[in-house]
Amino acid sequence: MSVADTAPADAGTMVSVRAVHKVFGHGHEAVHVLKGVDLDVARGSVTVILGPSGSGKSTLLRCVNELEEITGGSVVVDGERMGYREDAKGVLHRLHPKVVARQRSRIGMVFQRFHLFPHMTALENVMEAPVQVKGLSKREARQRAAGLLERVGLSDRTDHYPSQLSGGQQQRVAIARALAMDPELMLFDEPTSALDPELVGEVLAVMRDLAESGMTMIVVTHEIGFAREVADHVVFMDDGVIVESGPPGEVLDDPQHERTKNFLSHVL
Ligand SMILES: Nc1ncnc2c1ncn2[C@@H]1O[C@H](COP(=O)(O)OP(=O)(O)OP(=O)(O)O)[C@@H](O)[C@H]1O
Repeated sequence: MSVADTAPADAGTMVSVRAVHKVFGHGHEAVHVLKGVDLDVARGSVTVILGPSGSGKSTLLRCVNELEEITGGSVVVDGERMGYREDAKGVLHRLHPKVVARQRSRIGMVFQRFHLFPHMTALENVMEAPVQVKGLSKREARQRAAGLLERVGLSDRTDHYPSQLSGGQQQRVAIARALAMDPELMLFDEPTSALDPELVGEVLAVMRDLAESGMTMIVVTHEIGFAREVADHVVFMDDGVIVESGPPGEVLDDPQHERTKNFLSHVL
């Protein structure tokens, strides 16, 4: 393994995205979605990604955790290159799916739609991956799941099935389920977009607590208030590139690019 595969360039950096390209399809059908994205995320920080529909935000998150294979560039998470190994001659080799699965298990992801198992209770949903993937005993997993459901304010709902829970409660179960794998990094893809407006706050509150506990987070959201209060870093994406990034006070209150100004004038 070369140095580039393993050595943390900077111990304070959790995610390092370099010149990432993503093309879907081939030939005339090819869609170039990410066009050279660079992004650094510091350990323990919160990065909010804003941008119009179709700008590539979801694709970027999916490339960070290897749900999508990148077409070019590199993604390094906690000092480890995702998906590939570079040999001594600089040639890249795809890692074995088992290794990729292990890499992915360090990253929790929360989607717009919660995808809970409908036939399992909240507790069973949160226990599932630690038992199946991490090999925890049911007793340990149950204890961990109960603790996490308490953390997201659902101790009184552990035996409820998803259909008996509100959208906000289901999303909080989904967050607990992601946390059950003990991730080093959490990715959120529009976690409140599918919720009734009155349920958005309870999910954002859980995310704020998580940020305060020191979790490294990348959040795609249109919740500007959350970005302003919780983000350390705000990134504005458009047409597959990062147009502008910086602290929320700069990007949200004093954007430098026309495209950012235009976007914000529609969402603020
Ligand atoms: N599997 C795929 N095959 C082909 N094109 C895709 C695929 N996934 C995404 N795209 C295209 O990539 C572009 C960016 O999509 P993406 O979902 O990343 O954008 P987004 O900024 O997250 O948008 P939204 O806010 O609407 O979710 C879109 O034009 C989309 O159609």
